[in-house]
Amino acid sequence: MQKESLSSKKGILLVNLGSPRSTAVNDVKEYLDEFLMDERVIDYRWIFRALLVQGIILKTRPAKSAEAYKTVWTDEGSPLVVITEKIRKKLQKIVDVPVEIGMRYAQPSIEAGIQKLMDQGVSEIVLFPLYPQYAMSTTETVIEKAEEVRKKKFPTVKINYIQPFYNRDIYINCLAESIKEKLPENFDALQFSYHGVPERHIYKTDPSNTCKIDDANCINSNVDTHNAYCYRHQCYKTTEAVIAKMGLPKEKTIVSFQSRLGKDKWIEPYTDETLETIPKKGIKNLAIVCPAFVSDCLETLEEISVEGKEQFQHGGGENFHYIPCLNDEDRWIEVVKILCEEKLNDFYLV
Ligand SMILES: C=CC1=C(C)c2cc3[nH]c(cc4nc(cc5[nH]c(cc1n2)c(C)c5CCC(=O)O)C(CCC(=O)O)=C4C)c(C)c3C=C
Ligand SMILES: [Fe+2]
Ligand SMILES: [Fe+2]
Repeated sequence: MQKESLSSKKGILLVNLGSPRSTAVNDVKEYLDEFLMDERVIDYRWIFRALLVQGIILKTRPAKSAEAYKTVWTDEGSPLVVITEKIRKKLQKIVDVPVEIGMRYAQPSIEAGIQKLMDQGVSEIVLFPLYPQYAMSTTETVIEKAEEVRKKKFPTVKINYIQPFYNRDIYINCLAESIKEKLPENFDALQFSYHGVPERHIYKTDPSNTCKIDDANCINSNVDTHNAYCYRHQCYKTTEAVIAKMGLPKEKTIVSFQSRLGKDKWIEPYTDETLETIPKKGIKNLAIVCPAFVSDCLETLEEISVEGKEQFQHGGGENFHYIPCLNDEDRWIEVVKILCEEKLNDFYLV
């Protein structure tokens, strides 16, 4: 067994969320259909999900989202896909195994990424879901999809999954340094805006059944099984660790959750409401960062940098400073390399 593992060829698959093929309304519609019909994103029974997504959301949202995508689209394509490819290229230069990318939704798919690795003789894959925090709608759906594809199309391939890394010192140090470098000289507060999820998802994925979405039974919980699966806990812990590293007082920071969809209750406080209200509390100069995303995308470049700025200024804010994601910064590529190498070495332990 040991000998077989040592002689097998290994490779890395970086997985991100994915974007529409183009900004054409039909392409955005096809993308949203695949994304929102995922039972780990809209977790209603199929018939109710189909009624909501295909009967309501897809009637109007594609046109609106297409307009938003047009404002961030580059000559090379969607920022999220372009940046993921840049990460791949830089990583490929410093590791000696093949590296490919795959998107959970749309193209290039996870299947296409695995196929490319197989074409290079790879039979053991380290799959890296590019999400620092665990969520049913991100990490879990990536693993489910990859396992489905593996069983159906590549039954001989072994896949080792990299776990959420929100609490790893190497990541926290990297994020803290990156933020510190980009902070303006004067700011009244640093806001950490994470992608939101419905509250129901938090309860649903808590194996310990102890989360009460509060300080004592969520943020400060010491129940390991809760902490390993609670997105909200992990977001607050990311913030705590980063500000401790930066030496920034808690009073100078804000945590909020963005991008909610539909009528369900999502985890609070909401970013858009926070941006409108904080100027009245004296925060006129704001720096904002989005650590649920490792690469800039529609949700950071449009929703925060453009819409968020408008909301803040509408509320009376003066200076709004968006801090970009880690993207393809060298220090982040080093972290990706270390996390991948840990898992590549795991294959030898089988
Ligand atoms: C980073 C973590 C993410 C979580 C958690 C997440 C949950 C989640 N998202 C939706 C609905 C939408 N999200 C959309 C875009 C989008 N979401 C993430 C990441 C997370 N989503 C990213 C990186 C992006 C950007 C993609 C890009 O192409 O740049 C969209 C599409 C855009 C739009 O129409 O607004 C939707 C819709 C739900 C419902 C959900 C949790 C249940
Ligand atoms: Fe999302
Ligand atoms: Fe929790």
